[in-house]
Amino acid sequence: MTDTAAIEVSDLVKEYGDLRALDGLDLRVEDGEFFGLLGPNGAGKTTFIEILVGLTRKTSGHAEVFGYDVVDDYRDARNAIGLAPQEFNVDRFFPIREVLEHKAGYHGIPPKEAERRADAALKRVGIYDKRDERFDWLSGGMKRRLLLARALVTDPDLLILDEPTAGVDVQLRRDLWNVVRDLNANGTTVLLTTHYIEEAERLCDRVAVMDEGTVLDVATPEDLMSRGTDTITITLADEPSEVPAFDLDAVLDAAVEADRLTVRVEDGGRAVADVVTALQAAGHQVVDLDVSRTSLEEIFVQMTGDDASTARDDGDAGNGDAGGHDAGDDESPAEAEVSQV
Ligand SMILES: Nc1ncnc2c1ncn2[C@@H]1O[C@H](COP(=O)(O)OP(=O)(O)OP(=O)(O)O)[C@@H](O)[C@H]1O
Repeated sequence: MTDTAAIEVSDLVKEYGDLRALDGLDLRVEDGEFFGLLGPNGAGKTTFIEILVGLTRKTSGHAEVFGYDVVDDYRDARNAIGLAPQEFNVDRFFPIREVLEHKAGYHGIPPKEAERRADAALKRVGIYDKRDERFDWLSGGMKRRLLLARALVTDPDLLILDEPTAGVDVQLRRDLWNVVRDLNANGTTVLLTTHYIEEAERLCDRVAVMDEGTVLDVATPEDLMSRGTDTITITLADEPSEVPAFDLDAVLDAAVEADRLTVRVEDGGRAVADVVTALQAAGHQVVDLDVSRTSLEEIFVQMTGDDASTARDDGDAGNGDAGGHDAGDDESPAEAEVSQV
């Protein structure tokens, strides 16, 4: 890790007419981190990423990638980033191997090396056997793999993944994460936006929770989760007529229904033994017990008041084609005033 941050932004503002998509965003992502960006729909995540890669021009504020200003040192900043965008924006007239070679060439990589890298990237994401096919002929899952391969072909120091697993099946999601985790273990900084909260929980060193164009908080997933309460669910041999009295500081509240007692505590792992001992001392016999932690998703909902955009990582995947449309070529700036991407 160096002193120079992978991403450093301060007071970043983006206005679309009257709408403030980014409202004074401050964020620092360290070199080598696996960093998650969480937030409800419209929080400004994609806008932030588009400013980093030069697809959108900031209204005001400051943004640097590895010390390069994203406007003044645009070319250096852009060359450091590999982006797998949310939208499928791949040139569909060329075999995918050539698409990757063009991308490498655009970033100044000589043809022979570009060929080598295109092959290596296709192998890495597992679609080398499709190298002569066109984008349109790939399945939805293969298209996602290709977006990752294209992001990797320049061997970026910062890999940005904007909802890379939206709508893909569980197996593919795991495959993609193995590739990305491996890259991160070898020093690549990863910025991930995802609506799969458990994905962030499992992968990220730290996450930023964004809402309405600002960062509400930055913390490790564990830190965020420790802010919630845990629930101990206990099945008793008897059916107490009322909640057993607990003389324990750890217990926040408790409720009983038939033979099932639910006890809310701050730290379930620590409190469980005391709770069981107290119950046994009061003459109850514990038949079964379960401790459930507050999920990151619940904390997220508490922070943003929005759960419509989040999904549990429980196999709710579609066919791999969801969420993708052609958004034109990757190298076309979204706004006319931005110089060449
Ligand atoms: N080109 C644009 N013109 C006008 N408004 C825009 C444009 N792009 C984004 N916005 C608005 O800016 C806000 C932030 O959008 P953005 O796409 O950055 O959010 P997001 O956090 O990526 O959302 P999602 O999770 O749905 O992808 C939204 O209110 C959106 O409607």
